[in-house]
Amino acid sequence: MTSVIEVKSLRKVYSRTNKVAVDDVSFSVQEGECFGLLGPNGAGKTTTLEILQGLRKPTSGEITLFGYTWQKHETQLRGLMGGVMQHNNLYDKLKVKECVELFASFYQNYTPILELLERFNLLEKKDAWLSELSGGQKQRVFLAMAVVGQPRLVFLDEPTTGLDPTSRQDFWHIIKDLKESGTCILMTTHYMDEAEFLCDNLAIINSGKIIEAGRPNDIINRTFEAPIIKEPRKATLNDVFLKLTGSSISRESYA
Ligand SMILES: Nc1ncnc2c1ncn2[C@@H]1O[C@H](COP(=O)(O)OP(=O)(O)OP(=O)(O)O)[C@@H](O)[C@H]1O
Repeated sequence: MTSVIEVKSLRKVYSRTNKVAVDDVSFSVQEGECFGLLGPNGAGKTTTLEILQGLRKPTSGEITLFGYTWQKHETQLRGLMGGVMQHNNLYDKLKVKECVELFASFYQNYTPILELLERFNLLEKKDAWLSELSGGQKQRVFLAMAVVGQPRLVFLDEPTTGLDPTSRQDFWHIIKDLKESGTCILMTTHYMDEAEFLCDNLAIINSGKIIEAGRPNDIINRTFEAPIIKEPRKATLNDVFLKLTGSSISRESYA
């Protein structure tokens, strides 16, 4: 397998506060993989993601993406990756279709906008202002913006935070489809079930350092030393919610 991302001894110190946000972090992500960065608040996940996206400069360390570096190959890299910084209101003054068109304009090739909106069940909302959408609908618009340019690598920062269980599961299936179409994904999440469901490999960061990394099952087995014997799956609160709200992964649940 070819490495899409190689990170070696990455370090970020925010100069104004002298805060060491990322401390000697190294990992690699392979072609077609979904890689998760997990960790508590303030662990350094977003900082790492922003550096990889070329939005922040590292203090030291080496990063290659598809064998390219930000210093030498910014234009090539912008065309290969997609991602939207989600926790802002920058796009609230645009309509859904305009948001996706804006991002399409950054790429040479892109998926026809209406086709993409239909795939993400946003067609009916195409003329809605972003500020008028629910959290789940907004997240789907952000994902559409991230993937419209058919990038080979997509960055997702806490893509399902704040979504109800149904919308989260809907979102997971969209991400799975994306992965199955060959797109490499680097995501952060606070949800362990999400990481287990979506991520082939992950790194757990604490105070800027990677404290554990590998495949989810290997990490579980290592952490509890003896392999866990799989029992028949018991229902969870999540299942109860889905049953009581009557929502399977249905189209109505998007509306
Ligand atoms: N612009 C900044 N200037 C100074 N310090 C910052 C800046 N951005 C983040 N930090 C600090 O760097 C550390 C890592 O922050 P970061 O946002 O990367 O963590 P995170 O793992 O994404 O957290 P969360 O899960 O809460 O989103 C935190 O201590 C944070 O306060």
